[in-house]
Amino acid sequence: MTEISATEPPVLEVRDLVKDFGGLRAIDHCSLSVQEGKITGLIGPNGAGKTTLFNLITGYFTPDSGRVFTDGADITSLPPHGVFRRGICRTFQIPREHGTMSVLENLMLVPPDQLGEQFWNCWLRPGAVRAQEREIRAKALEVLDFVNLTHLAHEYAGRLSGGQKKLLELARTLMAEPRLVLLDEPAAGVNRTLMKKLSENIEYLRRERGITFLLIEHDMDLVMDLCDPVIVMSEGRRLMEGHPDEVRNDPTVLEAYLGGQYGAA
Ligand SMILES: Nc1ncnc2c1ncn2[C@@H]1O[C@H](COP(=O)(O)OP(=O)(O)OP(=O)(O)O)[C@@H](O)[C@H]1O
Repeated sequence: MTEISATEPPVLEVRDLVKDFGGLRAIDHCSLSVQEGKITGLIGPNGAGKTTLFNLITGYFTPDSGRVFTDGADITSLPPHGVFRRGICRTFQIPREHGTMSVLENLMLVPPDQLGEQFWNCWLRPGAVRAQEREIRAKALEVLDFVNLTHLAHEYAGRLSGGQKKLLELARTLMAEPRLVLLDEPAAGVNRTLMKKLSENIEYLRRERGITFLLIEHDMDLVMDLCDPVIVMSEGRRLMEGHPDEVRNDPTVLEAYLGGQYGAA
């Protein structure tokens, strides 16, 4: 992994974001940053604003004020596909697979600007279209192998189990060769075996490919194992950030987040 100089801007910076829904302030002057090559956990009680923050970062929502930067460049006003082209990919809390397409087709759809999308290319440059399709297919098969879904390549995506759909979501982000992946509750509804696999894959991608992750997760075991640092959100703001052990033992976190559910931990 390349050393990051102290002056290099973070791969993601959220600066003083505000988002209201009617009278409800979901994001309240929230500022945080994500450093390259890390797996940063984003935790907090239900309604803390975690998913709203993802939607603001990825262009699905427009903030009322505040800015979002990647590598120092302002991406606040970019639409979702513009953010995607900057190498920021995301998954959703509820997987958004194309249920009536095969698992393989779901992956092959991801790379943008495919020649075959323009009908004249199919007429005028059929060789180039086929060559690109072969390349994308080979890459999709490689990604499927990585997430252990090869045996389901030709299955309808809608027929996968909840855990398999989560792996497919991760696979879809990998087709885009991302720099930063935002994962929204990757472990929700996933059995322990698949969760272990998912967790190993994420760590491998960080280590070997230098992909940076920001992940929202309620499963504390996964967060404590995988993430460093961990950012805690509460009431639309960043409450604290630290090593998993610091976060686990911080009284304000216990009060805001762990209080009810993990008070005795
Ligand atoms: N589209 C929306 N319209 C109105 N209110 C919304 C919308 N999206 C989120 N909210 C509200 O904003 C607040 C933050 O919600 P958000 O889903 O971001 O929290 P969260 O931390 O992701 O919660 P959870 O852990 O339960 O997923 C909540 O009060 C929620 O009801």
